[in-house]
Amino acid sequence: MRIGIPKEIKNNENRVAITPAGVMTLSQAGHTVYVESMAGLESSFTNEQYEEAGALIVQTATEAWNQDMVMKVKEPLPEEYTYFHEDLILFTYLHLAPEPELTKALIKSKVVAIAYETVQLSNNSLPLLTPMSEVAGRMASQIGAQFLEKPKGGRGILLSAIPGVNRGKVTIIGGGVVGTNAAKIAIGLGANVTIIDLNPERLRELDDIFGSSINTLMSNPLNIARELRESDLVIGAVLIPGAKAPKLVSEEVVKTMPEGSVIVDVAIDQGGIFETTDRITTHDNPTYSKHGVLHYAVANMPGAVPRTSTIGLTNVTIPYAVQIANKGYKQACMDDEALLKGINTLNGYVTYKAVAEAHNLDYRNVNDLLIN
Ligand SMILES: NC(=O)C1=CN([C@@H]2O[C@H](COP(=O)(O)OP(=O)(O)OC[C@H]3O[C@@H](n4cnc5c(N)ncnc54)[C@H](O)[C@@H]3O)[C@@H](O)[C@H]2O)C=CC1
Ligand SMILES: CC(=O)C(=O)O
Repeated sequence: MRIGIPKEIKNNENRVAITPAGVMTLSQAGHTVYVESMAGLESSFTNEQYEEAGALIVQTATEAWNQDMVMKVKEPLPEEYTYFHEDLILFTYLHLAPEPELTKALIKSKVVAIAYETVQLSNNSLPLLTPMSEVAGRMASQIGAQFLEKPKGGRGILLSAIPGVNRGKVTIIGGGVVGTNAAKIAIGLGANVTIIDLNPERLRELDDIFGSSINTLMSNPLNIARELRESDLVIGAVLIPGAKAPKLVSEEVVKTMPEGSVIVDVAIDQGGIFETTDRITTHDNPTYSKHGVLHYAVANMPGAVPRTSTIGLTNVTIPYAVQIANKGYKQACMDDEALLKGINTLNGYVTYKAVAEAHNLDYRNVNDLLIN
């Protein structure tokens, strides 16, 4: 199979979809990998390293896109929709529920769109989302701590405090991978940490992991409102796979938060869980203030730590890419239930129910389309 790796074009998206090690694995399996010139540079991978591993370097995005399968990191931007063509296999993060235009463009061009974030194992875990959620979770507490500093616009709180002064209060809504990793760093920074989740079993697991270093709370509007009134930093970390994020924090509740407190809405890639995270921000201009609360809503947080993130991401994506390249997407998906769940669009239809519901589009069962 011919596999293209375009350079990412989103603001400060410094990751790349393959490392030289991934190129070598695919080349040794008999496939040809076309890497756009300089695609890996921000992750410290040079054209020469890719060539030594067996890649062909191409000078233009058009050449990288004009292959059987394209591997990317982030969802295509409108200027990339022109590269879509029938039966192109697109393997990348897509987050289609908040992206009606992208969804329509994929359907129109009959792209086989396999979303990293909906590949799901039988234990419900999301193997291609997990490493980036680990990165974003850990970053969320670091970033929140920075923006709490007065010169950055925050209320001037040191999360660890010092003896004789109250610790900073961090509330994390959603106790999955992002939430757990955010908690690890917030505890390390010395904050007073509360995790709110809807799943009682998950709250028990978190209690077992962190013991008395955290408080756990059931997710309901009353608990959220009470905690946020006194929080210095609130991290949004909820996910319903494939679906638009539920708006769990109303504008009225945000208004009650302390002046200069900080929201880091990691779930912004699925639309965000705060009524007030109504826009996506960028690494260039990461925050805005609303009701005196600083909002951070960057949808590609791991792009800021590309060396760690590119290696972490490709560690998990390459084995699936090898299956797709070796067997073709149909057989690979029929052989692997987890990968099958990754198909979001096929033959001009939406094949992921939560995405079809988000856009009021016709839904087709992927199995019916695969056997025809
Ligand atoms: N902005 C960025 O750069 C990045 C964003 N993300 C996003 O972060 C979000 C979280 O991802 P993960 O932690 O991997 O998901 P996860 O599936 O591991 O965890 C989600 C948690 O939310 C909980 N939950 C569901 N409904 C809830 C409710 N009503 N109230 C409270 N908790 C609820 C679930 O029980 C689960 O524990 C996703 O939207 C993901 O795409 C991930 C990586 C990077
Ligand atoms: C998960 C995701 O969208 C990211 O890592 O950018």
